[in-house]
Parts: sequence; structure tokens; C-alpha cells
Amino acid sequence: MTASIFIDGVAGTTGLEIRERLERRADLALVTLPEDKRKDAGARRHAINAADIVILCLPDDAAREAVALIDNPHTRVIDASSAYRVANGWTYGFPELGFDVAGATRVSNPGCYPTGFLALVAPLVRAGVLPADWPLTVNAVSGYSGGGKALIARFDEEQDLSFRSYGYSLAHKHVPEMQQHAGLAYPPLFAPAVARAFRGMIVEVPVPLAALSAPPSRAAMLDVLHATFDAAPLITVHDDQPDELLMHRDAAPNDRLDLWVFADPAGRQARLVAMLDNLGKGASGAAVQNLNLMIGADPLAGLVY
Ligand SMILES: NC(=O)C1=CN([C@@H]2O[C@H](COP(=O)(O)OP(=O)(O)OC[C@H]3O[C@@H](n4cnc5c(N)ncnc54)[C@H](OP(=O)(O)O)[C@@H]3O)[C@@H](O)[C@H]2O)C=CC1
Ligand SMILES: CC(=O)N[C@@H](CCC(=O)OP(=O)(O)O)C(=O)O
Repeated sequence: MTASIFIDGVAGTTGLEIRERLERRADLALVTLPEDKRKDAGARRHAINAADIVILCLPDDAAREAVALIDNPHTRVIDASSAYRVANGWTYGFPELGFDVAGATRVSNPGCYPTGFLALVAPLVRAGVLPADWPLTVNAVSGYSGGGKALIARFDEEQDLSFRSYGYSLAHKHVPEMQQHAGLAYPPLFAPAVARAFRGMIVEVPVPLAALSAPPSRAAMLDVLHATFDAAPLITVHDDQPDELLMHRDAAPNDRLDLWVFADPAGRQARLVAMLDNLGKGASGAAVQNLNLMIGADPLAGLVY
């Protein structure tokens, strides 16, 4: 059966990449609005209610507005925004962490930074290998497409801009989902940054092992991550400790998530590191993966890994 899909926000950074991943598929009928109607509430209401699944690639307020336009029981939603990531009645769209996306009617895609953070931390906290009440920090650097059209335009205009450190309000919108879905007692202290690369992301969680009352070994942390993700085709847990991890300015899109555990030989300190494409597993790839699960398609259809 062909599923009808409406991407609301298809002209944006995330929406365009979802469309590219879906447009050649024979099992889907993509519904699009003409350019002059794409922000028209009446046209959007009609398209949303006619679709089997609507994928929202909008700012948070516009995503809430789109959900409020649904007036039928059959339209299912995948929301790429941060509007519903800790909301009751919504399923967090991270199937590899055990969330039941296939049966859900309202799915909230994880944020790009939380995708890396949660893959590293949630399994270790669940397994009791990291204490839930440890005050974790997370340092991350993203490609500038992570900020959507506005940040892309800024990096295009300000050619001298090479690096942007931000999040100094200590109230980044990704912190609640990181805390809730990792099961942490305290919000992680989040230090994000943007580099002059279009896409890509490195997310790091430093762990001062020697300060823990029961410090886990590197092998114990790797065992938990392997047990959690070895059956997940998009996620790779690496056993090596490379000297460097690199982002490239013009990297090709991908929907993978790569994880490493670095530790010193004495096991006193560790650095948990995730690499992903903010527009891949961090946004558009995750939306396509969740769509596949919701309609019972090949779980990897349309994905690059
Ligand atoms: N970029 C990324 O790496 C990631 C993004 N996300 C989330 O995905 C969502 C989309 O982000 P992104 O694609 O980067 O953002 P963009 O700014 O690139 O795109 C947003 C799109 O939404 C359109 N839009 C805004 N308001 C409305 C409205 N009322 N009705 C219809 N369309 C509207 C915009 O129109 P116009 O073109 O006219 O401005 C634009 O095309 C956001 O919630 C973002 O936080 C999540 C994970 C990663
Ligand atoms: C580089 C950059 O600006 N990134 C965005 C987050 C991108 C993203 O993940 O969007 P969601 O919030 O919908 O998850 C930011 O920090 O606000």
C-alpha cells in the first residue's frame, strides 16, 4: 500500500533533505504545496489531514500550530522540532534506545546534539555503569546547517566567521530531553559550538572516572554500548582509540552514528565521543528511519550508511 506523506516545511534545511531521501520511493506518495501556499493555514490544514503521515520541519511554534490543525484520528506525526520531545503522549523517536516508534501516532525526533549524548549516556546510566546523579557535562561542535536557513545565511555572509561558541544562557532547548531520556538527576552542563563546516557534529561527554565511587573500566562501558547497539545498522561502537576525529567542510550526507570510548591506561579519565551528521541521524535521516518503522517499510529504505 502507498503511504501519503506531507512534509510541512519542505523548503527548509531539514525538509529539503527529507524530500531528497523520499522522492524516489515507490512505496510513498509525497504531497507538496505550491510555493505561494506553503505557509497558508488553509492549504496546510487540508494537506495535513489528507496525509497518512505528516513530517513537521518547522520552528517550534509553527510545529505546535500544525499539530493543532489536525482534526482527524488517522494522521500520524513525525515532528523534527523540539516542541514535543519531553511531552506526554509523544514517543521519543530514538528506536535504538527502545522507544516504540513503529506503533506510535505522535513521534518527536530527537535533537541533533541529544542524539549523540543519549546514545553515549543513556545505556550506561540504565546499566548502572554511570551513576544517574553524576553531574555530567557535554561539549559539542556542530556544522552550521544545524542552525537552519538563518545560520547558513550568516556563515555565507560573514566569510571571516570560523567558529561560534554559544549556549551561555545555560538554558539550551536540548537540555530537558538530554536529562529526561538519560534518566539523570541533574541537567547536563551543555557547551555547544559551531564550526565552519556545513554538516557534521562531534558530541563529547568527559567522565572523571577517578572521582566516581565505583569507576567503570573502559571495557565495561564498551560492553554496554555494544550490547545496546550491535544490532542497530546505523550505529557503530568502535573499539579503537584514534588520535583524532575530523569534520570536513563539505562532507557528504550520511545517516550513521559512530561512538567511541577513550580512556587513559590507568582508567582515571574517559571521554565518550559521538560523531554524526546533524542533518542525517540528527534530523532528516532519523525522520526517514522513523517513517520506515511507522509504515512497516524496509527499516533502512532511503538511508545512507
Ligand atoms: N538543521 C538541523 O540540523 C536540525 C533541525 N532540527 C529542527 O527541525 C526544524 C526545522 O529546522 P531547519 O530545517 O533547520 O530550519 P529552516 O529554518 O532551515 O527551515 C524551516 C522552514 O520552515 C518554514 N516555516 C516557518 N514557519 C512556517 C509556517 N508557519 N508554515 C509553514 N512553513 C514555515 C520556513 O520558511 P522560510 O523558508 O520562508 O523561512 C523554512 O522553510 C526546527 O524545529 C529545527 O530545530 C532538528 C534537528 C537538526
Ligand atoms: C548549530 C545550531 O544552531 N544548532 C541548533 C540545534 C539544531 C537542532 O538540533 O534542532 P532542534 O533544536 O530542533 O533539535 C541550536 O543549537 O539551536
